[in-house]
Amino acid sequence: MIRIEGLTKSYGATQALRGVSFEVPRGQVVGFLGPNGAGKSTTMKILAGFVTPTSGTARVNGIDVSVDSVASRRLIGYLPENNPLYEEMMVRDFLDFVAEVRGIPKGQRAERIRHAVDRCGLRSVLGKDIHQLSKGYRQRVGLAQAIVHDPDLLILDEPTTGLDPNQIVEIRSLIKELGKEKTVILSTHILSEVQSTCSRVLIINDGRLVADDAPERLGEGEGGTVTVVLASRTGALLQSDAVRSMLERVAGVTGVEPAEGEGLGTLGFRLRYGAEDIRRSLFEAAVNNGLCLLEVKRQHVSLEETFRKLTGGQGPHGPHEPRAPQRAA
Ligand SMILES: Nc1ncnc2c1ncn2[C@@H]1O[C@H](COP(=O)(O)OP(=O)(O)OP(=O)(O)O)[C@@H](O)[C@H]1O
Repeated sequence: MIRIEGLTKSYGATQALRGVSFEVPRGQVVGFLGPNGAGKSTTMKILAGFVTPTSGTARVNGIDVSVDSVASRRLIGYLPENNPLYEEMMVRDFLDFVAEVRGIPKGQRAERIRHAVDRCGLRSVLGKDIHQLSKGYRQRVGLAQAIVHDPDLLILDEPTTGLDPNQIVEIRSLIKELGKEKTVILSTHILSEVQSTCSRVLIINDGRLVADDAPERLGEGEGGTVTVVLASRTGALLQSDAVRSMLERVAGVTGVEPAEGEGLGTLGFRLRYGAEDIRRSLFEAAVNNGLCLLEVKRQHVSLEETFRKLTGGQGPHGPHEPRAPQRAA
């Protein structure tokens, strides 16, 4: 559905994109993640045919968007950042206007608008002026205008920014529903949005693509932590230092720190590991040392940590976001 090759874009001296390439097959819901100024909106604007690249190509269904933007725009529904709408228009009139501009034949307009209105849950506000609507409803109007011509591809630039938590949940589930029929590429600062909505995540930093994977696989191979609770198999009193040094010798363990136990006669530790899964050697070491494992809980490196690592330690909102305390290596 999308094929982007070697895309670069300069705004004067600012190089917004430095050679971005990726493909998106039909039917995928892709999250585009990156700190402020990474190049997300620029990529989306190029794809939507509103900005021309300095070099490289963006194709939608084989159509080069810079060569034939009229044809490519028919295939695309675009919700720009900040969702610009005609405030003084009634929702009904606005959608009618968009349908006309989109070139939907007069005989089909009512049916296409009805479909978009039902899909986006707008029936109750059709007679209201847009400026009277809540942010959540305005976003629904933005989505309705994006789907009114039944495009194959939806490009949504930060569709949940500025919404309250209830509205976020509503818009996310609407996007998920739309994603069942359409290819969707959405940009966001919200990491959990990617995890809950997208089957694939692209991370962009400083105009370059730095990751491309399923959200749940991104942290894989980077290690994480295993929290364990241990007890003696014989009832003997456990010596914390001795158990700790035994754990430090388990193959693949890169660090050990104390954690909560489960009461008398138990000890808890948090083990850090790298690429290797340590659970088998951990089990063997426990058995060989007369210990039983009451609890073993593994946690991969989170998407947030992976994001920080790939974007040079910046939070998803950019370099000015307060940073989480760095964990000891
Ligand atoms: N019209 C423009 N003129 C000059 N510079 C621009 C223009 N649009 C974007 N830029 C610059 O290009 C770079 C990439 O901007 P872009 O808006 O694509 O990033 P983004 O990842 O969408 O950021 P954000 O999350 O803040 O929306 C930034 O340095 C930005 O300042």
